[in-house]
Amino acid sequence: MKKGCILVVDDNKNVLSALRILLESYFQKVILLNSPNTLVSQLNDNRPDVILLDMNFSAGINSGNEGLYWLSEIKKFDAELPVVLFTAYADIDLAVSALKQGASDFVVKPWDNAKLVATLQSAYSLRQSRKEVKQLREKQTVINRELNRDKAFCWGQSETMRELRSLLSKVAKTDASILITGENGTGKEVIAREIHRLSVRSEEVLVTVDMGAVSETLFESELFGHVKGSFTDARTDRAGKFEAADGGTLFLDEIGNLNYALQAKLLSVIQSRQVVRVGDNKPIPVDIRLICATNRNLEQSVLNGEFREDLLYRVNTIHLEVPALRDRSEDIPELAEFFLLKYSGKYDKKGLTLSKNAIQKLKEYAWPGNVRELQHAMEKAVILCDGTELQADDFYLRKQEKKSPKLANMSLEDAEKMLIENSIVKNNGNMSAVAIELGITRPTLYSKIKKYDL
Ligand SMILES: Nc1ncnc2c1ncn2[C@@H]1O[C@H](COP(=O)(O)OP(=O)(O)OP(=O)(O)O)[C@@H](O)[C@H]1O
Repeated sequence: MKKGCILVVDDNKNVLSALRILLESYFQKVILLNSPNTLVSQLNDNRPDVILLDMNFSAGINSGNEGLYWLSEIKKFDAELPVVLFTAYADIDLAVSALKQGASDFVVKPWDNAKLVATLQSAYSLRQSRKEVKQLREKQTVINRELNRDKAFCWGQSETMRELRSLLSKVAKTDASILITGENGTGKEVIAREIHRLSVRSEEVLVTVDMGAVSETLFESELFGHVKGSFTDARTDRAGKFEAADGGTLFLDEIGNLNYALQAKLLSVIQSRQVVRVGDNKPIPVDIRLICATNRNLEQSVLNGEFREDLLYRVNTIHLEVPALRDRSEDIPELAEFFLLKYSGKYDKKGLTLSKNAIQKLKEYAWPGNVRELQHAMEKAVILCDGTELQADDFYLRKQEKKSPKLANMSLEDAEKMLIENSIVKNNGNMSAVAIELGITRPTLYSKIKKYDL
């Protein structure tokens, strides 16, 4: 099938006529120029896919410099456009230097038809592949932006989150490895996305791997890739997550769950910044920024012999600790409004507001599931609410999860009162059970209940 547009520039009319007859059988459009003077305007008007360029145009001048000059003009117009040079035997050294300046190939005159066509066709294929790569990159950039936008981040007003934000703004632009720790649902993954969004790699991809979910047998293949036939299910060559993240950020979630033996393999790749696909022996360099997250205390895991100390030092050049939501209740109103806006838009209830008593209730709750739980509570309340304002009763929060102030900040009496209260709720008002649990007699319990007006 005839494909693409070729532009031929040669001052010899006989050469042009012969090439027209030959090339019209292979290319959809053949443009012939007997002088390069209109070359640039032709590039503009016809957007050829391949150029076949003679090296000499002025009678009596055989230096080839003209060819090099026009080659550089073409490259200025479009650096990706393949240019095949037409040279005489004596010009071969020159042709080699033209290759260094960006020509894709050369053909020696007098030419062999089959060889010339093959060279031009492979230049055309090169052009197509470059176009595809460019389109895919552009598409990827758009997708990355969309993904980043979808996962918007809400910082809140608490001192700890402000400090975290300031630290993050300092480290995001560097390539330093970052370890994010915190309880489940505190926002470790969204913080990793925020770091990526603020980094110089933001136009590239962020690849996430849940280390707890990767099976031991597939670990290497998932992370480092494999070549066809390396194991029963390896039907094609496949890149691993490290290669996929090349140029971007690799986010290893739940790194504390990775088995000890596999930690050594991960460490070796992180140190060498090279992967070897399963079944292959060729190292492939990877340029990644590493972010890891865990809800475990890795220092403790090191002491317990569950986590490699050398790996810990590699991944936590910078350590970010995300506080639990119960320790930053100042953030709750802003987070609640953030999710209200999101879900009132999603469920077509725009204009829905949050009452003061609802905010108060949310602030008093302990949020064991952290921001994730708050997000779900907001979504549910938005779905179920019939009015225009969310009330405290629209939130179904478990009573025993009522927020407990930190013991460290309490007086002895307040602590005692809280323990008795919690025990009464836990034992459904069975005073004998409460007395046994607290290690006091029933009369002592009653006197304390009276004292604290419980
Ligand atoms: N500060 C925040 N702003 C906006 N959304 C947030 C914030 N923190 C958490 N979320 C939302 O809460 C949910 C849980 O967040 P994320 O998955 O990042 O938490 P995590 O700490 O990685 O949890 P896990 O340890 O369970 O994987 C997500 O839907 C996320 O969008």
